[in-house]
Amino acid sequence: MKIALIGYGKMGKAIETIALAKGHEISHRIGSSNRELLEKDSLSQADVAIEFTTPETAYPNILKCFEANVPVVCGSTGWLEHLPQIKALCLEKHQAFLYASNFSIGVNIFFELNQRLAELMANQPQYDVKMEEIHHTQKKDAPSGTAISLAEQILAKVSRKKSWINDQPPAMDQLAILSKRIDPTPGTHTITYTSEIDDITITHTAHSRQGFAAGAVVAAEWLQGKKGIFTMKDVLDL
Ligand SMILES: NC(=O)C1=CN([C@@H]2O[C@H](COP(=O)(O)OP(=O)(O)OC[C@H]3O[C@@H](n4cnc5c(N)ncnc54)[C@H](OP(=O)(O)O)[C@@H]3O)[C@@H](O)[C@H]2O)C=CC1
Ligand SMILES: O=C(O)C1=N[C@H](C(=O)O)C[C@H](O)C1
Repeated sequence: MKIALIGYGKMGKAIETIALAKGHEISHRIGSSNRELLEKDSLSQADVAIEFTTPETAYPNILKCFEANVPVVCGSTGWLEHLPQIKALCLEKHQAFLYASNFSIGVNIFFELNQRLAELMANQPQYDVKMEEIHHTQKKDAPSGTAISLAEQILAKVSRKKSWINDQPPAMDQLAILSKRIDPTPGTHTITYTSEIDDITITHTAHSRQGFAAGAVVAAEWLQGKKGIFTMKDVLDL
């Protein structure tokens, strides 16, 4: 597969190592200084684009992939206000788009655990719930995309929580998300249910970026020949 890496930072480089080891070719390494490679004439040479850039650049980069008719796997976080528009355009233009706030198998299993625990807690009002996420200090967005996914899953099941709030004192009906930035943490997410009697805590700790990168390459392989909107749940058949 010819892979266009849109974003050649920490994640772009980790993805390159895994893709090359699996026999793929890197056709493009695109950063902020060579954005002309996003134009249709160049980008259309790739079989798939893997986009890990910034909250500000993800949306225009995905549009460039649609214009070039190239399937796109997107891992950038912090841009989800544009997701409904991207989904509509993807369907209208018959493109292929796969987004995940977290590509690691472990976090995707953790998502399933989080939903089950939230279901069990739905009728146990004696438990309050809060979340903590820890990442490296270069991270631009807070809370993390993964924390937002986890929070949305809890809000969908635990009706006594109506919204999430980041790094501020929560009201009774708000799910508190505390964001910490400590180097070199690749990504740690903890959910704690607390009652007067006991606590239940679940934690996912990434040891490196390898799981995110390997998952993005598997997603790009899986997306070949498909049209439509997908997530990592589709890839892993969870
Ligand atoms: N979904 C997941 O599993 C994961 C998601 N992420 C997310 O991925 C994103 C990238 O993370 P990370 O690699 O650590 O960040 P880095 O800061 O290390 O890399 C970002 C890259 O984006 C490039 N870039 C910036 N602006 C543009 C642009 N306009 N067009 C093309 N490239 C651009 C930068 O290039 P230059 O240096 O030339 O400016 C840089 O190489 C973040 O949003 C992060 O939250 C991270 C890990 C896992
Ligand atoms: O920026 C990161 O590093 C990470 N970002 C993703 C997120 O925002 O959830 C995934 C992972 O936690 C690492």
